[in-house]
Amino acid sequence: MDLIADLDARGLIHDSTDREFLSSRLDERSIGVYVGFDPTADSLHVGHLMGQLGLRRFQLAGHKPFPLAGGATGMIGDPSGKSEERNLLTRDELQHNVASIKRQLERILDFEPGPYQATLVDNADWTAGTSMLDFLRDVGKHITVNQMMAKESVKNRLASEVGISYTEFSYMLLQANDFRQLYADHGVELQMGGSDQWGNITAGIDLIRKTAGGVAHGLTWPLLLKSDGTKFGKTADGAVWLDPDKTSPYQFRQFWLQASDDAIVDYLLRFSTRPLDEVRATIAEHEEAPHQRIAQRSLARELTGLVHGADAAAAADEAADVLFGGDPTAASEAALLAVEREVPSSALSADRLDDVAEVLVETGLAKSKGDARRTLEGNGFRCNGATLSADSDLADAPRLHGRFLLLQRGKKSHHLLTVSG
Ligand SMILES: N[C@@H](Cc1ccc(O)cc1)C(=O)O
Repeated sequence: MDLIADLDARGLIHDSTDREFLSSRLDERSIGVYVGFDPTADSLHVGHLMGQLGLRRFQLAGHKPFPLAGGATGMIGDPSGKSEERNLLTRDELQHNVASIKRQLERILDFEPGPYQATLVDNADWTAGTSMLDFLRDVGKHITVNQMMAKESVKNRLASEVGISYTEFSYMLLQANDFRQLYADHGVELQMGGSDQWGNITAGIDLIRKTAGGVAHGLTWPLLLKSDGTKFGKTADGAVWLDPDKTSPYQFRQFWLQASDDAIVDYLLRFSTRPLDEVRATIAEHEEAPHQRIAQRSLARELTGLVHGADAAAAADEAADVLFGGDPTAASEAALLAVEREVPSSALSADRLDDVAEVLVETGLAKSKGDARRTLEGNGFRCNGATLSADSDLADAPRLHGRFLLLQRGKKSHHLLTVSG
């Protein structure tokens, strides 16, 4: 199956320029393809994964990906899909954000020298130094305001009370110029994006045709919505970030693991970069026993591995196992460190372990010593998986990896104690 048919079968095509022509181009030779990412925050989030994975699909199929960091466009803000004018970021914020997202764009794709090597570009490199007059003569002159006003994103804002500033209105020209620049400098022929990018992408295609007489292509994927119509990738705690300091690899894994059965088949098709027949086999297996969450597990493992590395993904799997009833004594040190990030934890010196009820109160697992004793009698506490009794001495409990005791009340409340001395 060719790449375009593969994308189509996964539900990844919303709009595209002539599909057959594009297919034949991709078939003939290796092309350059780009997706742009604006530095609106100091991390990308799961929504951006679609673009990164899109580039990865093209790279795996033998094409050259160009992830673009919007050092210039981030100074303006894309009005596409936004009902209100954005606040401008300060230069300091931008600098910080661009540096952070560049580090993230350097993952997931292969940057090793080779025929399909990925190249990270930043549109500030060709935009920041261009004068207003040159820009208006070289770019603005080729695109009519009539065309710009006909684009969905602009039309929506023109029809609304808030309107659109001249600054945001110009955004499309910057993105069009990026495409032209990448076409000229690197032979990039295809730009991809979410469906809200169609207007910006086609503006670039027009600009390339008018100024270079060249033929370029565009492709968008449908933006993901949750079944309740809300934005994909937002949880009650906010966005699911790719930065492990903002969303831990464990939380990232849990996000996919908790996907509903209605949504997971769609997610697996759209996010997995495994071959389609393998993905379909996983789906078939999943549908036989949805309660086993085979599809969720498979996608969680793949994506956590891609974004955070195989070791962090394995540790997150193990940590989940421990927190959902698995044997903590078998857990690796990395898994317990992952657990430590997710549950309350504290440090205690070994000479303070002998009064078990007191330790339980100090860790917050028991409300009072009376509560601790009563719950101990009802076998309600465990240490490293073994039930505690009122006369247990925690000093005797074997410490995991020389220092950890995983205390637990009932099924859900945990506390990780790091014992010193
Ligand atoms: N406009 C894109 C980002 C982008 C920036 C520059 C480009 O050349 C391409 C894409 C977005 O908001 O998601």
